Formats: sequence, structure tokens, C-alpha cells
Amino acid sequence: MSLPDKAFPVSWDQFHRDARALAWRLAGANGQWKAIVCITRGGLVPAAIISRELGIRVIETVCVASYHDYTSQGQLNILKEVTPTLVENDGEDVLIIDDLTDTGKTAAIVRAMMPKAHFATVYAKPKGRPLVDTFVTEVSQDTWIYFPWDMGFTYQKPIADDHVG
Ligand SMILES: O=P(O)(O)OC[C@H]1O[C@H](OP(=O)(O)OP(=O)(O)O)[C@H](O)[C@@H]1O
Ligand code: HPA
Ligand SMILES: [Mg+2]
Repeated sequence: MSLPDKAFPVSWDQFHRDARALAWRLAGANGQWKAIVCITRGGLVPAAIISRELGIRVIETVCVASYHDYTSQGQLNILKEVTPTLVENDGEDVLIIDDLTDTGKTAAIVRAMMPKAHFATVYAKPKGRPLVDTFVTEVSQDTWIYFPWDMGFTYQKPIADDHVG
């Protein structure tokens, strides 16, 4: 397991604000979306917030798993495909939501299923950025984003304990 150099921890409050900021951007994008397809599991949380903000009540899933042991990506497994009615017309008027795009591999696979859909993530790293239509915050490729649903409270050492000089 290799840990990226930098950490970008996100609290529930910040995630809610960032997902709402994504909804504002999408509202300005003039899309008339008939459904949200969220990429599980990470896309479930922003999809709930965006569906509330944009009044989209049809929510579908595409179930993909790739990061098997923490930060190392393995084979991409599609555990469940999207319902065929949404794939018709190449996913026109469908909004695809995920929490982030990193290498862009997940986005590329799901985009290929619905090439005309609008793809949105809350966070994006440089490699994945070209694959998304709308996102809120970019972080560098050597940063790991820590989501609030993966975290718990732990003791933090004082900065001075590790500070030399
Ligand atoms: O751009 P990529 O390098 O493909 O990585 C991005 C994907 O990785 C994470 O999901 P993961 O497969 O870990 O599953 P999870 O959402 O169930 O945690 C994240 O939620 C994205 O879906
Ligand atoms: O930076 C990340 N954080 C959490 N999950 C992820 N899956 C791919 N990249 C990341
Ligand atoms: Mg995911």
C-alpha cells in the first residue's frame, strides 16, 4: 500500500457545502435531467444532496468497485449495470454523479455506457478532470481525499512534537 503524500480531509459539513456548490453549478448548466445515475458507493451521498436541490426524484445506480485495499486500485468490477431505459439514447438527459474522479478510469467506463450523459463529481484530480463535465474542487494527483464516511475521531499529536528546528 502506498499512501499519497498529501491529505485532504473533508468533514460532513464541508462535503454538504461542496455538494450543494455542485448543485448550484449544475442548476446553471441548463440541463433538464430526467434521472440521476449515481456511481456507488461514493456517489450515493452527493446524489442525495443534488437530487434534493435540483428536484430530481428518479435515482439509479451503477455499481462499480475498484479500490480494493485502501489506496491501491485493482481491476474495475461492474457489479450492476444501469437500467436499460436510461442507456437508451446514449444516456441523453441523464446526470451521472460520483464523489470524485481520480485516475478517470471509473468515469471512462461509466461514460462509455452513456456517452451523452452529463458527468459531475464533487472533487477532481488532474488525470480524471478531462472526463468530467462539472466539478467543484480540484486537488493534486498526489493528494488522498478522506471522506467523512470513512473517518472517525482520533487523537492528533501537537504540531511541535514532530517539528524539528
Ligand atoms: O477515477 P478513479 O481512479 O477510477 O477513482 C475514482 C473512483 O474510486 C472511488 O470509488 P471505489 O471504486 O473506491 O468504490 P467506492 O465508491 O465504493 O468507495 C471513488 O468513489 C470513485 O468512484
Ligand atoms: O483520493 C481518494 N479518496 C477516497 N477514495 C478514492 N478513490 C480514488 N481516489 C480516492
Ligand atoms: Mg466510487
